[in-house]
Amino acid sequence: MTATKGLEGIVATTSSISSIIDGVLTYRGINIDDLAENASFEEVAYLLWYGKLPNQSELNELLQQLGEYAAVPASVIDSLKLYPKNTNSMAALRTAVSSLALFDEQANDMSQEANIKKAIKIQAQIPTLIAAFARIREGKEPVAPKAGVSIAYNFLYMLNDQEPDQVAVKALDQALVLHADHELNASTFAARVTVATLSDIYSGITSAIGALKGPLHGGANEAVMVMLEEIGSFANVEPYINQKLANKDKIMGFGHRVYKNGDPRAKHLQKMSRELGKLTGNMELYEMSVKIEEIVTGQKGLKPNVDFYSASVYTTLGIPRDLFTPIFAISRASGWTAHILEQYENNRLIRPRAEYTGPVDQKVTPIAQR
Ligand SMILES: CC(=O)SCCNC(=O)CCNC(=O)[C@H](O)C(C)(C)COP(=O)(O)OP(=O)(O)OC[C@H]1O[C@@H](n2cnc3c(N)ncnc32)[C@H](O)[C@@H]1OP(=O)(O)O
Ligand SMILES: O=C([O-])CC(=O)C(=O)O
Repeated sequence: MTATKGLEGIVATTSSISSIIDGVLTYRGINIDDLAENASFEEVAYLLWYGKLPNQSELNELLQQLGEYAAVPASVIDSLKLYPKNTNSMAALRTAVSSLALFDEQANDMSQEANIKKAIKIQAQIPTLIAAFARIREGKEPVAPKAGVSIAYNFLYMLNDQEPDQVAVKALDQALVLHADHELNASTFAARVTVATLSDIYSGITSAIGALKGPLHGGANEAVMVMLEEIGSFANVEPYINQKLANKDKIMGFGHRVYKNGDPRAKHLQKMSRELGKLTGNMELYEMSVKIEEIVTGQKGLKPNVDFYSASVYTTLGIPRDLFTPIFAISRASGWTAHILEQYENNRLIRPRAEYTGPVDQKVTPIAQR
């Protein structure tokens, strides 16, 4: 048995949800470029769950369900108030989502009907949890979700307690479309491994949030912003990045396990970053990002991934840096739950092997002689 480090190139499951073929990303066979321009996040979530785009009445029904489920149990909101003020936002989300299961009578109901209902509920409640957490730590009261509005609208509304700007809603909605699913990425794999033991959907999503949190995966969007803040100005980009590359440090938001010729989602986020910069009259983060790309791609051949330009996009939308990865979770909840439902439909325990590299033929030395 020979191990493949990081399971690179290993095909671990079949899936009909999303594909990456020759650098082209599709959800259910529809190119991400088409979806980014022509579909809302709710249409995409429906597509991932049910395998087809919704017609108007199906979409209306989903919006109605999302509105109905968006409020989270008062006990979960109360428990957010007990978290230490400096709690990591992804740790807070991981704990809060896990606690949702305690208040869902159907948490352990493994019927398909109950599981799809829980998928929609989790999708509806994650934005409410993040917005509530963000307000509570600032000493503010959480804002109840609105019915009949999109997830992007509701999240910004609950976060800021005011009607969001249409441009911001559209940009966030498009970002949610772009992050919704991505084949067998680390967090989706974690979700599938967990539920393949026939554990419940909340356990699967809790595992996934834990995996998304790390800076090699979803946590990279926040790490990109940390880097932009450290750089501080356009003039400092070149010396800073050159120093990082000379030190062989990783540049966050660059590189990808699967895409070697560029992430097809990055161009949409770059465009969004440019347009939002123009609209707000502040192009500095965008221009710094473009310069970083020029240097990193020029010197290392590495291309920006989905996390790189999302940092300047979210900052221009006025979103605090440590909510970037939770926003990724809002979007990816659709993909995670779709993969969990697919795993249940055709389940087999996921249990690979390890190549043993430790000592052999060892004996127990009596404790006094160790
Ligand atoms: C939504 C997402 O999860 S997208 C990914 C988000 N993560 C990041 O942006 C973090 C930065 N990027 C990385 O760490 C990596 O590119 C990963 C984790 C995304 C992919 O990693 P892997 O497929 O394991 O590639 P690996 O880390 O082996 O890199 C291969 C080579 O490229 C280099 N490399 C890869 N990414 C970077 C980077 N961002 N900056 C500098 N060098 C890099 C590695 O140092 C390595 O060089 P070496 O062969 O000289 O040792
Ligand atoms: O697929 C991956 O390895 C990481 C990624 O881009 C994602 O999850 O969107």
